Amino acid sequence: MSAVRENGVIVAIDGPSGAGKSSLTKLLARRLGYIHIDTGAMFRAVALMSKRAGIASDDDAGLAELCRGLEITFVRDGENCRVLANGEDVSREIRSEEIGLLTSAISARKPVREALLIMQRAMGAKGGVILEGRDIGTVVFPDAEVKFFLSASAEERGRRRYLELAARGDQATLEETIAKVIQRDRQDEGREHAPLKQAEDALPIDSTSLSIDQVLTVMENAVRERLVQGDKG
Ligand SMILES: Nc1ncnc2c1ncn2[C@@H]1O[C@H](COP(=O)(O)OP(=O)(O)OP(=O)(O)O)[C@@H](O)[C@H]1O
Ligand SMILES: Nc1ccn([C@H]2C[C@H](O)[C@@H](COP(=O)(O)O)O2)c(=O)n1
Repeated sequence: MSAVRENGVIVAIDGPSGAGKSSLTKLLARRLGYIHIDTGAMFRAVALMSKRAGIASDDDAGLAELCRGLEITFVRDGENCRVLANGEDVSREIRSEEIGLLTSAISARKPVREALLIMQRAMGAKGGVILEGRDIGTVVFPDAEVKFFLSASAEERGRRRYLELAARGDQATLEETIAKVIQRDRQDEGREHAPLKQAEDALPIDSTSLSIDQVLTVMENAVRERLVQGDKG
């Protein structure tokens, strides 16, 4: 097994919507002193900018042009990470339900995936990073040293999301929220380019009846084990 990269290993965390990728990536990155790259936020930034520019979600030429002129960066803000699109902080705006739906359509387009693939590889190449998304272990970094596929039942993911929305004062019902989770799964798994799927060499983790802390322990142990192997490689 080869030695690790300049700044450490690359950790890929893929899985369906609401599985806990962002929560776990944030905690694991803090434990390891690694950089957290939320690739979903990058697709969301493209969706937001396309909406502002009036580019239709199936206008591949327009989307390609948009991506050519778009710089996406992450900046640390205490415990959190802010997303900048051409220098503008869009962290809050990209989290709306409307942008979420648009992102699902935009992220299926080839020119968008190609442009973000280049950015994501440049961000992660030196290692010491955790990238979360749908295609990190299969397409972005198929050679990542550690890969997780984090899932949970659609009902449990819907329930978790529902509690999160209710805490924010959102009026959505549990049934609606579960239905949206299932719809997002279908779109992400069924698209032609880089669909959501488990990499063959990923460690699957079903968090349906595991706490966040339990999942974190499994992940941290797996990465530390790999780091020890890498030092000997
Ligand atoms: N193991 C767990 N037990 C209980 N709640 C959890 C667990 N994992 C995640 N959660 C909660 O589920 C919700 C969704 O988690 P999170 O946003 O991390 O998922 P995600 O996979 O990043 O979703 P998306 O891909 O849609 O952004 C959050 O409220 C989080 O606190
Ligand atoms: N590597 C990725 C990351 C995200 N997407 C798509 C799939 C989602 O519908 C959308 C938003 O992601 P989220 O912020 O909810 O994780 O972006 C993708 O296709 N590939």
